[in-house]
Amino acid sequence: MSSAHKRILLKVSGEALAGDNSFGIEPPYLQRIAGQIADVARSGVQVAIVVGGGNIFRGMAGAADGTDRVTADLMGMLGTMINALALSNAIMRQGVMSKPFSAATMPSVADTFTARDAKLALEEGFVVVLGGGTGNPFFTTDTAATLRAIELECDVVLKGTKVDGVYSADPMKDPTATRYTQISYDDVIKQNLKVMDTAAFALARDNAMPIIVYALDDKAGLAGVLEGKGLSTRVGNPL
Ligand SMILES: Nc1ncnc2c1ncn2[C@@H]1O[C@H](COP(=O)(O)OP(=O)(O)O)[C@@H](O)[C@H]1O
Ligand SMILES: O=c1ccn([C@@H]2O[C@H](COP(=O)(O)OP(=O)(O)O)[C@@H](O)[C@H]2O)c(=O)[nH]1
Repeated sequence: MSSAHKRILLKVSGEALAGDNSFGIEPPYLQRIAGQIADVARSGVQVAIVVGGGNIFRGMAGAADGTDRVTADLMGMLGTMINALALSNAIMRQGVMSKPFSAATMPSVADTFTARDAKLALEEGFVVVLGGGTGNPFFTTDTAATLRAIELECDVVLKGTKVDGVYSADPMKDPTATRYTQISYDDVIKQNLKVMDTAAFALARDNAMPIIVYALDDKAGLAGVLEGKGLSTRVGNPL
């Protein structure tokens, strides 16, 4: 593979693991994503992953039912840990070494995340799967993805999602929305484009971390998207 990338951070949303359902983990989708990640890792690219948890529990929805937001977000973060264990194990089953880390301390479940240990694992050839988001309530796993990419000195954040890039409006709601191939941090924030939250875009901007938004079901796969094939949007400073 001719990818120019040495170390990438992939954000996998919880919904991506749920496949056609809105809840839980669908084994074929989990295996497909793990297969794509394993292909890229085998080509020599170091891969860190931040997993979402919307398929298990979403803090906002829990809080709406009366649970206080901090508790609901803790439940959401635990949900991301379930996905992290499942994805890390699925990558191992593809024959590639993988290690889960947790933002919260739970020693019998996974190593606690530190940038130093995660970097060492990446250098040893492990795909690291980071659960627990940022470890703080009121944040999202999109912000965690950007934060960890900066901490781990990744070249780029890949946001794998249901849509094939950033559009002028939510393409799920507005069929006339058009896709950008490249957009600046300021424009994405000013136009309030919601594919990631503003905190994630602002953190990326302040640290010049580029973000590529692409569809996890793109035929080119993760390896192809890294080579510039398939459809995507690059959010960042002009090249
Ligand atoms: N301007 C936009 N461009 C692209 N997607 C957008 C935009 N505004 C909102 N979205 C929505 O953002 C979603 C991607 O975010 P993601 O974090 O993967 O999903 P969720 O918010 O359901 O967890 C897309 O499925 C899309 O419907
Ligand atoms: O740093 C974080 C990351 C996540 N969460 C909680 O975990 C849930 C699942 O994360 P997210 O919604 O980002 O998952 P995704 O949409 O990617 O599946 C969120 O709703 C929050 O409740 C949190 O509190 N802090």
